[in-house]
Amino acid sequence: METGTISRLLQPTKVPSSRFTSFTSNSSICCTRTRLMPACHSSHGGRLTLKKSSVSGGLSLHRPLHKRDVVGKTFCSVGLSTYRGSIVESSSQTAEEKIGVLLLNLGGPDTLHDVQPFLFNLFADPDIIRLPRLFRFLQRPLAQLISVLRASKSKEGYAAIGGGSPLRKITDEQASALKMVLETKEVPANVYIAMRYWHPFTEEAVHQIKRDGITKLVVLPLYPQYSISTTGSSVRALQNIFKEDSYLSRLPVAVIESWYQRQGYIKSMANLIEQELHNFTKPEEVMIFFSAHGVPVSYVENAGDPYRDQMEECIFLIMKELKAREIINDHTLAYQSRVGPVQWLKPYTDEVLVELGQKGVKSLLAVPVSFVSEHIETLEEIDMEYRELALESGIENWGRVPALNCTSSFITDLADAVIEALPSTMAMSTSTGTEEEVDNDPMQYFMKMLFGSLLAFVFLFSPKMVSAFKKNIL
Ligand SMILES: C=CC1=C(C)c2cc3[nH]c(cc4nc(cc5[nH]c(cc1n2)c(C)c5CCC(=O)O)C(CCC(=O)O)=C4C)c(C)c3C=C
Ligand SMILES: [Fe+2]
Repeated sequence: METGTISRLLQPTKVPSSRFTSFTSNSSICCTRTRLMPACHSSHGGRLTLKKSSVSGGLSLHRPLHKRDVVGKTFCSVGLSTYRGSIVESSSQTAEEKIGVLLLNLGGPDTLHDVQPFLFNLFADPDIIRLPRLFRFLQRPLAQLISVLRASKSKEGYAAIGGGSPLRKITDEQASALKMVLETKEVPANVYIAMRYWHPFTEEAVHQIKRDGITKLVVLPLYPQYSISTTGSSVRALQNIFKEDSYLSRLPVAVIESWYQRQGYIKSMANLIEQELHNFTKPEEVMIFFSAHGVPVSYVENAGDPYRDQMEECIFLIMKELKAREIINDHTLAYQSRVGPVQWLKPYTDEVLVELGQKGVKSLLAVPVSFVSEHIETLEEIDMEYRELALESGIENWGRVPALNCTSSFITDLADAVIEALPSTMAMSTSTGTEEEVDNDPMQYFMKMLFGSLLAFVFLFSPKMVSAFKKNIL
């Protein structure tokens, strides 16, 4: 879908920058603007293809930047900033311009008590469980059912990592660090956090942005690669709030859709891998095992999710960077964390680990690549479940690259991405007719309910669903 309101600003330098766009209420960001660009080797088959990709945006600021970097590996203290909840405020902004940066993240349960309501919010998202239109009215009852069924398995996972998700704390620390770096680059900004499924929710962040009178907003999802289920969903939630509000719909906004191709990010990942390889006795014999969060295949093959392409390109760029450092280890990419009875992106992490063990791979370094903070899938699924599986399968030496969290080169690169996006901020356009308007027709609504209920009955008692319950993958 062509939005028509997006500024297309080609990056003049050789450095690949983030992909960003202005904000429109009636558009989905995913794959809206495509052009053919020379793509890279896939990480699996080494094929060379031409692939569709969003237009790369990016600008350098007219004002020269101070290249001063902050010393030390991490930025996990608040430092110069004053900190209240999930907002890091700046004291040195001018009356005319107040820049805001809104970090989008998934959110996670703070306590075991929060797990089921958190899961409800997740499964109630039409970008996570994509029901056909006719079934949409079933979204919430289905979310209630699945969240209750899934809660005990999820709780076990969260209990094993200390009784809750570390995401809020780490995202708060990243926000503080980002604010500090922006200040050192003379771009004072307030940094806000909008979690999709748990506190602080998008509404809370937006409320604060309004109260603070922000005049320019850069939206930065904390997902390097774009997926309908992550960045897409968060941006959609934001658009729904913005289009209802006259102040927000006039606010100049730029959305950084994806930033996996940025040099700062790629180099930061390569640094972590290089450091971790040194912990092995024979670093050159280690298999570098990238493990990304999966999505259902239908997202990629039917809905046009660029997630798999971006993931493969990202792995290619990291390996290219390592090669430039004369690190030429074997590598592979697999997908983890599947949920429910549908096909997810393959190969699956657990199956590949067993195969590698059987093939005689003895040393393996796991690299979580779809998310930049430690979370349940690194701390429990990789560090506990996959590690145990790998060791049982014959792998003798296991390592895992830590998540980027507040690594200084990474936060500095995020700050650069924000600065590059600032000149392309643009107010959102007004919305056209929405799907909800269709629901106002009582006859159409009745028909939808009738057919939907019948189909739902068939769906819920289908052999696939029954077997999913039995196999405990829900
Ligand atoms: C790029 C990252 C992620 C993608 C893509 C993604 C898609 C996706 N996830 C689910 C289902 C669940 N995700 C859960 C937690 C969770 N997922 C991500 C990241 C991605 N999800 C994060 C960062 C977290 C939070 C982790 C934390 O520390 O709290 C959960 C709950 C945990 C569990 O029970 O396993 C579920 C369920 C789907 C269905 C999906 C794509 C459609
Ligand atoms: Fe997930």
